[in-house]
Amino acid sequence: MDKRNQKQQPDPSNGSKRKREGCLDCSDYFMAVAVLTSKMSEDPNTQVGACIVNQDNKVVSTGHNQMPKGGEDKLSWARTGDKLDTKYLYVCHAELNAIMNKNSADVKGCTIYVTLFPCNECAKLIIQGGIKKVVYLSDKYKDDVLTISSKKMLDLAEIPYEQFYPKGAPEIVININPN
Ligand SMILES: Nc1ccn([C@H]2C[C@H](O)[C@@H](COP(=O)(O)O)O2)c(=O)n1
Ligand SMILES: [Zn+2]
Repeated sequence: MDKRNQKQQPDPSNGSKRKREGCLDCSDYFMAVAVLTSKMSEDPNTQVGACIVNQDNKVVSTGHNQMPKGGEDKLSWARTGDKLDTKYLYVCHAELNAIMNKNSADVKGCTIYVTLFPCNECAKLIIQGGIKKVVYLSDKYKDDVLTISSKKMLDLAEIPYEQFYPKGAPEIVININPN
């Protein structure tokens, strides 16, 4: 085609093969998905989100801490009092929900991005499910036996866990206003 008389279109890439400035890094995106997912939690004290990513860097699942089906409006989010009346015996952790929600056959070889270090029960699911890496944001219960035993099991299973640090800006603003 003769291009001599064609109008020059502005080229935003400027011929550059470099990433667009401000382009979201993959791991920042995955942790941001986990954080966004945590916003779905009804727990008034701690909202947890998880995002499971496969070896092709595709999100296969997300989950947040929520009461099991049927108990959503009936079970309490209390932290203290008679143990049977607190949330702890009932709440389904974000990691459990993410593993159960997967849109793939399994989670073998996947990485889980989670906003809080997995507890011992979630560590069991992570290990037995074949997840190969844990990336976490907060370790606020690091001195709790649940976290210590979780790390012990992950170490025995040789599953690395690393704290997340953003590669780009630590704050991502999402505007869902249509105007
Ligand atoms: N890795 C984790 C750890 C905890 N959760 C959930 C369970 C509760 O809803 C909440 C913790 O409550 P808190 O004792 O901080 O009032 O977080 C989870 O989903 N995943
Ligand atoms: Zn857990």
